[in-house]
Order: sequence, then structure tokens, then C-alpha cells
Amino acid sequence: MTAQVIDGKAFAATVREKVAGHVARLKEEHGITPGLAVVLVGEDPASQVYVRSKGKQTVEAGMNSYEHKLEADTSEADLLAVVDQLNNDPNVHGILVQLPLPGHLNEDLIINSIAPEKDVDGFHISNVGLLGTGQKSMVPCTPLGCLMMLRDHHGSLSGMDAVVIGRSNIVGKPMAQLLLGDSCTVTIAHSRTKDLPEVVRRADIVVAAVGRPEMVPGDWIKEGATVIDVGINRIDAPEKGEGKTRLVGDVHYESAAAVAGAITPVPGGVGPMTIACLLANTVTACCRANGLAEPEGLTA
Ligand SMILES: NC(=O)C1=CN([C@@H]2O[C@H](COP(=O)(O)OP(=O)(O)OC[C@H]3O[C@@H](n4cnc5c(N)ncnc54)[C@H](OP(=O)(O)O)[C@@H]3O)[C@@H](O)[C@H]2O)C=CC1
Ligand SMILES: Nc1nc(=O)c2c([nH]1)NC[C@@H]1CN(c3ccc(C(=O)N[C@@H](CCC(=O)O)C(=O)O)cc3)C=[N+]21
Repeated sequence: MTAQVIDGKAFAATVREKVAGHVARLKEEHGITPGLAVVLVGEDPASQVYVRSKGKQTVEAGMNSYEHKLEADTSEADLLAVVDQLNNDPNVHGILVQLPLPGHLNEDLIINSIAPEKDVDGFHISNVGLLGTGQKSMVPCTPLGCLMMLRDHHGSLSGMDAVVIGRSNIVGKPMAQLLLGDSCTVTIAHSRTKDLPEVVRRADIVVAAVGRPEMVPGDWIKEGATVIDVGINRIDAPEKGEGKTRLVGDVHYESAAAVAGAITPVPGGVGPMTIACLLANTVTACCRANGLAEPEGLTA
């Protein structure tokens, strides 16, 4: 079998189009422009690339983008003050503090200082609790993007065996909650899991969010399974020339695509969906803030 490629890049473009449509309507009918503020502390080059691309897509969707770039040695008090100012700014409907933060800053403290209704990452403990209890919340962008692709491919996920590799707060755990919400039988695997290959072989749906380049080979994948590769790993690519690099996922694409029923590529899979869902969450937050009906199909 050769897997169907799930084109996250194309799917993300359709999500962004829907977002842009809602933004246009909010402007015309209500005179409101949704705004997204992104806070970047320090100069991590990968983070700078993401932040730039988020800002560009925010503006392309017709929304306002506010970028706050702070020095790497910014104090916790100063960062909290920036978040507080954004919490109180009526033009800002979504706030994202780019992670990871420099080591001297307490990530939990900073994330939990964001007003939950503006927490478009869905990382605030209130949103985590709401998601865990099946209540309306802000849903983390990366797992939301994965869920949208899975629903689009399968229709119903009910009764499917899903294995999520990785238990981080930003990907693995919320992904497992969403799959459970769609009535999958969910296993969360991690670095202490015994016989990971056997666990993964049971899965109808595999979500790999490990951060280890090409760790999951094709012979761990059940014939016909759907593989969602969250990993974004930059590795050396001497074949492209000296000092060149390329992006790979956490799944060994070639061998997995030979047995899977469907698979997301890297790049062009989960990454673009993450940003599209960030824009979607911003529109959702803006509608909720203004007591307006929120767009359908843009959240879980
Ligand atoms: N496409 C996108 O938009 C995004 C992509 N990413 C990418 O997704 C990947 C995961 O990110 P994130 O969740 O933040 O990463 P973390 O490092 O926070 O978590 C990694 C998880 O993988 C587990 N793990 C590590 N090694 C193994 C192993 N050998 N076997 C089984 N499990 C293992 C860890 O287990 P333990 O808990 O036991 O240590 C941990 O739970 C990264 O490549 C990241 O770049 C992340 C966010 C967004
Ligand atoms: N508060 C916070 N929220 C995040 O959502 C968040 C974060 N911090 N920190 C970093 C991770 C990573 N992340 C990505 C988003 C898009 C791509 C993406 O669009 N990737 C492209 C390729 C980009 C490239 O070429 O480098 C693709 O996969 O096709 C990747 C990774 C969001 N993150």
C-alpha cells in the first residue's frame, strides 16, 4: 500500500480562507477587527521564523497583528506587565507567548497570567481544565489542526484505536483529550513506555509528537493506519551541500508511507495547520468577547 498524503498545506489554506471570510463579516457587520498579539522573548532563530510567519498570515486574513519583541534577559515582572497590558487592551483578542521562554522565566506563571479567554494557545490551566471536562474552551492549535485533518479524512473517529507518542502539555496531552472526545480508545506513550513498537502497531491512528528525527519506522505502523507526524526537526543535509539542513518529522516518512493508509508530510503537514488554527482561535476569541455567534467548524 502507498499512503494517501494528507496535504496540511492545502487544508490550512482552506481554513485561512474561512477565517478571512469571518473576519470580513466581523468588520462589515460589526466594525470589529480581530487582533492577535505575539510576544517573543529572546532571539531564538526558529522562533523568529514562526513569529514572522504568524504575523504575515494574521495580516493576510485581515486581522491586526501586534508583535512584542523583548530582550532575552527581560525580567519576569516586565514580561508580566506586557501580558497585563495586552489582557486589558480591547483591540487584542488573542495573546500568544512564544515558547520556550528563556530559562530564568517561569513558563507556567507567565502562561497562567494570560486572560483565559485571550489564551489562543489553549495552554492556561483554565482552558486545560475545560478541555479535560469537555467544556467550551480555547483548544491548543497543533492538536486542533491534527484533529481537523483526522476528521476530514475519516469522518467519524468513534471506536478507533489511537496512540499518541509524547505527553507534553502543548501537544501530547491535549491531543489525547481531543481524540478521547471523539470516542477513540486512546493510549499515550512516552519515553518510559515498554515495547513502544508493539504499542504503536495496535493503532489505527498514530500521532507522533516526540521531537526525535525519524524515530518511528514503517515497521511499527499497522497496514492502512493513519499517521499524523507532528515532529519538526531540522537535521544536517550534506547531500544538499555543505552546511545545508532539511526538515524531517518524528516518523520515517518513506518506510511509513509504504504501509500507512494516510500520512502527513513534514514540511507541509501539521505545521501549516497549527498557524491556521491559531488564526481560527483568534476569530473565535473575538466573537466570544463580543457576544457574537462563533464560526462553525473552526474549533473542536
Ligand atoms: N507542527 C507544529 O506545529 C509543532 C511541532 N512541534 C514538534 O513536535 C515535537 C514534540 O514537541 P513537544 O511535545 O513540545 O516535545 P516535548 O519534548 O515537550 O515532549 C516530547 C515527548 O516525547 C516523549 N519521548 C521522548 N523520547 C521518546 C522515546 N524515545 N520514546 C517515546 N517517547 C519519547 C517524551 O517522553 P517523556 O515525557 O517521558 O520525557 C515527551 O513526552 C517536536 O519535534 C516539536 O518540534 C511542537 C509544537 C508544534
Ligand atoms: N506559544 C507557542 N505556541 C505554538 O504554537 C508554538 C510555540 N509556542 N513554539 C514553537 C512551536 C512550533 N510551532 C510551529 C508552527 C508552525 C510550523 C510550520 O508552519 N512549519 C512548516 C515549515 C516551517 C519551516 O520551514 O521551518 C511546515 O511544517 O510545513 C512549525 C512549528 C508552533 N509552536
